[in-house]
Amino acid sequence: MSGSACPAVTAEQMREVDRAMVEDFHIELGQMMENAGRSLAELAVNTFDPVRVVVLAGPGGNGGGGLVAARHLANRGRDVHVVLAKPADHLGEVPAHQLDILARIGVPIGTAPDPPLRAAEVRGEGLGEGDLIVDTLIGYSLVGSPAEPVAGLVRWANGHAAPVLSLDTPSGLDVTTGVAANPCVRAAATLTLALPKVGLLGSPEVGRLYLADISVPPLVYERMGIEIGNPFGEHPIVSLDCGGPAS
Ligand SMILES: NC(=O)C1=CN([C@@H]2O[C@H](COP(=O)(O)OP(=O)(O)OC[C@H]3O[C@@H](n4cnc5c(N)ncnc54)[C@H](O)[C@@H]3O)[C@@H](O)[C@H]2O)[C@H](O)CC1
Ligand SMILES: [K+]
Repeated sequence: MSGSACPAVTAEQMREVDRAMVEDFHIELGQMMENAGRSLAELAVNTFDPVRVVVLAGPGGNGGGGLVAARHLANRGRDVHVVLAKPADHLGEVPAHQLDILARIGVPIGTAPDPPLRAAEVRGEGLGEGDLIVDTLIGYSLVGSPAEPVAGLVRWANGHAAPVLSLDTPSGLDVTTGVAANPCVRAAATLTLALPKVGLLGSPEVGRLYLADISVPPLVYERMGIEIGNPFGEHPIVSLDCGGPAS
């Protein structure tokens, strides 16, 4: 499937998909987040095969997906370290549940430094080492340019030698307009969810673009007048560049 062949949506349309999933079809946020995070871990292993992974997690739904991915990566023998953008009591209810599980299974969890990272830390020291950085700081609910402490984490990720895998969008990229804020994550690959977002297509910050199934029933799209075909007929993660299963 090519990016241009697949229908792309705005943040507003994606929010409507989310609303319909929860309110009309009783598919809970935690179920969608589990699908998102599991696919993120799968893509991380298959594409980057990391030994050590740093997961940068924001307080919202995007960060929740990162926390699920951290659990699956730890279960699969990877050395995972989580860095929260905000203290644990700032997390939404569903991401907080994911964090509680991670704490119980002993995954190391840190919080972004306040005041923000110093220059030496931004050059790739200070937050733990990794062969892969998983960026789940901000998703489609970005407003304006990333503020501290998220901005410091974005600069840290961009200054690190390891590749960055972003969930849904590189943090700092507006999924509707395609405008990259300052700072904005420069991803080696991005796994977006359910449908591509218009702002991701052709954006250099995105890297390789993949799409993951979060179990949206076709009726959700039918009611919105969106024709998506059957992108996940063969595999729950597809590459939007080559059309086959993600490898
Ligand atoms: N159907 C789906 O696609 C699903 C997507 N999921 C994931 O959830 C996010 C959207 O989650 P939401 O809670 O609405 O918000 P975010 O995680 O994107 O971010 C909210 C968080 O970020 C803060 N923030 C916003 N702008 C800034 C800024 N400029 N600087 C600093 N911080 C900022 C804001 O205050 C909030 O705290 C979506 O992208 C998917 O990844 C669901 O997991 C499943 C369904
Ligand atoms: K992100």
